[in-house]
Amino acid sequence: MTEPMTEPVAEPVAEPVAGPMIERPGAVAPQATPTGGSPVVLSLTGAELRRGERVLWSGLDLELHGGEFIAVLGPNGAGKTSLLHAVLGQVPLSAGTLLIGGRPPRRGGDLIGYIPQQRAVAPHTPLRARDLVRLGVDGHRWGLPLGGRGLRRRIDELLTEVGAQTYADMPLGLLSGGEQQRVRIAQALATDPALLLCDEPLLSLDPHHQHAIVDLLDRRRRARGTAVLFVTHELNPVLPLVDRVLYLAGGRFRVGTPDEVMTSSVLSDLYGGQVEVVRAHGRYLVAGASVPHHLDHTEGVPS
Ligand SMILES: Nc1ncnc2c1ncn2[C@@H]1O[C@H](COP(=O)(O)OP(=O)(O)OP(=O)(O)O)[C@@H](O)[C@H]1O
Repeated sequence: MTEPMTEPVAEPVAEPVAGPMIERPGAVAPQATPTGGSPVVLSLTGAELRRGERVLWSGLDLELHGGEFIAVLGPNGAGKTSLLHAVLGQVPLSAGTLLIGGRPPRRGGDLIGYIPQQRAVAPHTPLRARDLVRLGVDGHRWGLPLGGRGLRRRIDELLTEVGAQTYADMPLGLLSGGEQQRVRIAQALATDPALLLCDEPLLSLDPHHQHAIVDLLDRRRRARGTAVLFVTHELNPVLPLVDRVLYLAGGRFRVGTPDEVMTSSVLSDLYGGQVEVVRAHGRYLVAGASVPHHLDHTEGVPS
């Protein structure tokens, strides 16, 4: 078993409390939290995930509170997407516990909104943007789907929220990557989830729309208490929202505020080689031979 060689920077978290199930977004069942106030939406205790022979991460203790925004960083293959799959109940932990609103994860349901990593859409799919969002609104329900004017209004609201209303009736295959991404975000928000899992949702978006989506997520978490677990290779575009960073690398991890984790010593330790981190003009610049080229928050600094 691979032990994390670096300890989480954050304070040790309390034992997960088996509290009542979250019933509706925005009305998260209250649970005592170490920070007080907002409820614990997601808790991982001693969590380990294996893929085949490989331990992606182990000994992971993490609590995500209502309204909190955690950025998940790390190189390719570190296990960021796998973490989201574990939270979705698609992959079981190999050790430890994972609770959502005090309950084990289960597939389906409307507590979690998921923006998956971008995938190509079949060019001739008849599915329109509004159909995809509709699946988010009533796709998880048993029995007859919702119908009528209320449903149409809800879908229009969601499409408007992400700035996708002008192509609501276009087949998805005809939309650009960025346009498709905005529709996926609308779909993920459809149930007004208590927990939003985002897998590199800003990919393919131009700076204007990146900004609009970051703004939207910020408003959501403030107004509705939505907790956000946000996988990204680029920290800077979301930095104003980030409460804590979970940095996964080489089977190890660090958790803490951006200033605690994004330091030369922490990243050098995680990567096992010299990494320089500079904070300038409200951005983190990371450089070092050990840092893979894809690590886009090296923007502006040659590695
Ligand atoms: N279904 C699976 N079976 C076996 N191994 C898998 C499976 N899915 C993923 N893996 C492996 O788990 C590792 C972590 O994959 P994951 O997609 O979680 O990484 P990531 O950090 O999200 O990477 P990236 O930044 O490239 O998206 C990879 O080595 C991958 O090959």
